[in-house]
Amino acid sequence: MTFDYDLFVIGAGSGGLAAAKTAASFGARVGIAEHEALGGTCVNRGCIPKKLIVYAADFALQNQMAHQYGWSQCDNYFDWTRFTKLVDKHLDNLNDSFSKQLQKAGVDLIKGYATFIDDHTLEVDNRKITADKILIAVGGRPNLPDIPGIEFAITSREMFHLPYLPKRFVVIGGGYIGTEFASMMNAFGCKVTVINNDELILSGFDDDVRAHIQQSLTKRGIRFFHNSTAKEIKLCEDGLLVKIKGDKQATVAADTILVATGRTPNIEKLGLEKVGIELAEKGTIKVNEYNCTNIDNIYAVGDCSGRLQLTPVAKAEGEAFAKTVFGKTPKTVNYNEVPTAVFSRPEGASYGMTEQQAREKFGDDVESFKTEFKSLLSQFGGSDEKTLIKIIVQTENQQVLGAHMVGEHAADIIQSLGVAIRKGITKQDLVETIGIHPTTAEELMTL
Ligand SMILES: Cc1cc2nc3c(=O)[nH]c(=O)nc-3n(C[C@H](O)[C@H](O)[C@H](O)COP(=O)(O)OP(=O)(O)OC[C@H]3O[C@@H](n4cnc5c(N)ncnc54)[C@H](O)[C@@H]3O)c2cc1C
Ligand SMILES: NC(=O)c1ccc[n+]([C@@H]2O[C@H](COP(=O)([O-])OP(=O)(O)OC[C@H]3O[C@@H](n4cnc5c(N)ncnc54)[C@H](O)[C@@H]3O)[C@@H](O)[C@H]2O)c1
Repeated sequence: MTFDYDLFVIGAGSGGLAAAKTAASFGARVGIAEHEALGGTCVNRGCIPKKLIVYAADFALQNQMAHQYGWSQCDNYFDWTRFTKLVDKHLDNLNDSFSKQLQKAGVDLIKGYATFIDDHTLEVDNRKITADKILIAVGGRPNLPDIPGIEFAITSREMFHLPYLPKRFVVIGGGYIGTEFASMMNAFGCKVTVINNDELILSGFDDDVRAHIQQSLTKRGIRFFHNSTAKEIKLCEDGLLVKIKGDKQATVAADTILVATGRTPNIEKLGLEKVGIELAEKGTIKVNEYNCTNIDNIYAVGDCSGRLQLTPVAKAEGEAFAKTVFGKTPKTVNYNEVPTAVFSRPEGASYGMTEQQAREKFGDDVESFKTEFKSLLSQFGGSDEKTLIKIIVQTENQQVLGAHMVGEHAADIIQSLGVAIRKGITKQDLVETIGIHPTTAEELMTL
């Protein structure tokens, strides 16, 4: 049987674009469907606009310490509306560049929402399309917990289009998104409250990183309700009221409430039941290590397939799929080798095992080395916030198993260190490496 395409990809986000371009580079005839802007969550309502807001908020923080560096009072008016228009313009340019990249790669873009008709046929924009292989890369969207009045809350998607900065900002959920937006809004001068159903924010990170960031954000003025959730949200004359249940009972007033309690895959309307695709327990698409579903010509990558919900992971899965299926080089993704960062202020970043994971695997054969110190910037800037650097080492062979950091440039430092750890360096290798002075990273060599 002949098909319209060798590969048809549903969703032009990080995973889908990487897979489509890589498969086309091996000579496959590729089509891709997208019903929103090209680039998906990361480009349009995730990593990129988020990081631009982080940069905008950094000016506010630098402004606060500028006078200690000899600056006179600086103008501190921030025009949020002007800024978000500039961000939108930048994103339009990125969308255009994705369109050009697809054209250059010879991938057909079909604008519209794709649904399954059978295991080789899709419908997109009232058009039937057949393909030998189909890749599902549909990403996810925010969860909405079952809280009365949740309709008054917004999600990360709407955060990028707020008409103005709120004065009182409440976040439900202390994960990546909740922590990052809490930090940004605090820097802009909003009164911020975080409600999280755990003792510490940022589950999954090393406990020292979690505690350090939570303490730093508390010192910066963010109020935390831990082991708590929102019981009810009500609209009142003065804005919104959130009733909190948990360790402490309280009612907090807000202008904007962000709900960031995890994400759910975009699969309800895909018609997966028509082809009998199996789901995993948490409702994501079940795949094997080669990204194949239980139907042998249908694959899934990225957030909808329930591994790590990060852009570089979605890209790596998309490329691994294309190399395996069209490049004839079987390739898998090693989920233990994924660096990650939370772009709060202070910033946190990690590579490899947390202390807890290392102790679960190696028992007593584990040592952790930790330093907390005031960076030169904050010493001179008058802040008492400390930088944290921690490495986890297997005692027997001194191999570094993980590295964790909170402080300036943590993400960039851990990204580079990850290369060395992946290659199996020992603690001695770190100690013998000559540092660059004066930097924060040189402290790694003194642990
Ligand atoms: C606020 C926020 C900040 C983030 N920050 C970071 C960060 O700093 N670093 C990081 O690594 N990760 C970050 N992430 C996570 C990252 O954005 C995702 O892991 C990544 O985008 C997943 O890529 P994907 O290809 O799986 O899905 P997506 O990027 O979501 O792409 C899926 C695409 O499929 C389309 N689609 C869905 N259904 C259909 C259909 N039936 N037909 C046609 N098209 C369809 C969607 O419109 C979408 O464009 C962030 C996420 C959020 C929400
Ligand atoms: N810097 C980055 O790389 C980055 C940034 C943003 C998002 N992301 C990705 O997007 C994913 C989704 O982010 P997220 O922050 O929505 O999810 P998350 O899984 O990171 O965090 C959700 C948080 O909400 C809490 N929670 C859950 N239900 C709750 C409730 N009813 N009341 C109070 N707290 C509740 C959880 O304990 C957890 O701390 C992340 O897991 C991450 O993979 C990455």
